[in-house]
Amino acid sequence: MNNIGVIGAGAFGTAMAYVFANDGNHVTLWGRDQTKMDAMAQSGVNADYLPDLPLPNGLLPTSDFTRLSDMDAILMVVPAQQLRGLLTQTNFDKITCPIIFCAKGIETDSGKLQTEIGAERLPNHQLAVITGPGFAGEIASGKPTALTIAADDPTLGERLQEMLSTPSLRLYLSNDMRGAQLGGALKNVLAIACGIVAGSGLGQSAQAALMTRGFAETSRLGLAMGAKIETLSGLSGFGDLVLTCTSKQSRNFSFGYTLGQTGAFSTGKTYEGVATAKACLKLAEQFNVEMPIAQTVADILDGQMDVPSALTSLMSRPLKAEN
Ligand SMILES: NC(=O)C1=CN([C@@H]2O[C@H](COP(=O)(O)OP(=O)(O)OC[C@H]3O[C@@H](n4cnc5c(N)ncnc54)[C@H](O)[C@@H]3O)[C@@H](O)[C@H]2O)C=CC1
Ligand SMILES: O=C(CO)COP(=O)(O)O
Repeated sequence: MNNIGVIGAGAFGTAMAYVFANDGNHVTLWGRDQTKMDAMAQSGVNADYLPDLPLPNGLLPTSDFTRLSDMDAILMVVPAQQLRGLLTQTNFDKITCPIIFCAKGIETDSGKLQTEIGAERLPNHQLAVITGPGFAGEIASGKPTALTIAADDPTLGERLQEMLSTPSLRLYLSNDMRGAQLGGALKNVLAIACGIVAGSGLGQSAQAALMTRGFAETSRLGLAMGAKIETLSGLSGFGDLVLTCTSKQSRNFSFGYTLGQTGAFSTGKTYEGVATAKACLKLAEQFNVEMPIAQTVADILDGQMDVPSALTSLMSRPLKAEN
């Protein structure tokens, strides 16, 4: 039995809290909204995100940050663009355990990954990453899921893998935090692209082409940034790309689908690919890598291109070799 903390009481933070509590751990789920966290503790359910699943025994919802001071590990599960603000405004002095970053996005202004922001703001903490193919609702209800746990320090990685794997959640170990985060962030941009294609009724052949060429784009940037190809083609990269680019359960795919079908930009949910598309362009420029699909998604989101001209532009690029 371990004490596990989760920062961020949205869909994914709550889902991970369920899994660990169901495995017999003591889990403290911290959310910033006191009214909502009190309501969650009283009603025994997260009404906003998982209304049909009662909180398991051993899961304590709280808005009191000091309750996180005696944990064996803490998962950080707030949207990628919110991380820096949270780390800047919150006092982590009493927290000494490893922190595991779970958001799938790249900071727009800086082009930084979550662990890079973490290392800047929390230079004395041990950092790791959990990422890979898994929808919150399925994970919370105990459906079998395999994710990647990545840590630069292999001893830390092994300890966390052992601590956080459960009968329904199988964690595969990696020492490539950079590759794991890049794959998880870039697939959200590609999911928007695939959603647009599906919503526009362009067919599954086009969707398969986008996924494949999108993976080539991810690999180009990843390798230029020092990621390992085994990571990019593993659960955190290729695996999550397959899941997110083919399922309407994905918010990013659904965002693209609505855009392709109606021309409207959905709002109100966490669509990480929207901000990450812009961040990709910064990294593409910095590492001198071609990313035509990310560029097209960013142009559409910026209103610089409509969907039909974006598709024409992608199809009329100069003919080239596949690799
Ligand atoms: N939902 C899913 O199936 C999965 C989501 N993820 C990733 O997890 C991250 C979070 O996603 P979700 O939980 O689904 O999003 P969500 O929109 O359901 O929840 C986000 C939560 O973060 C909180 N939050 C936002 N800004 C905050 C701040 N400054 N301080 C404290 N709390 C703050 C919100 O109040 C909300 O409770 C995203 O990067 C997503 O890509 C990863 C795997 C699966
Ligand atoms: O990352 C996810 C599944 O692995 C969830 O994707 P969405 O954020 O698009 O819903």
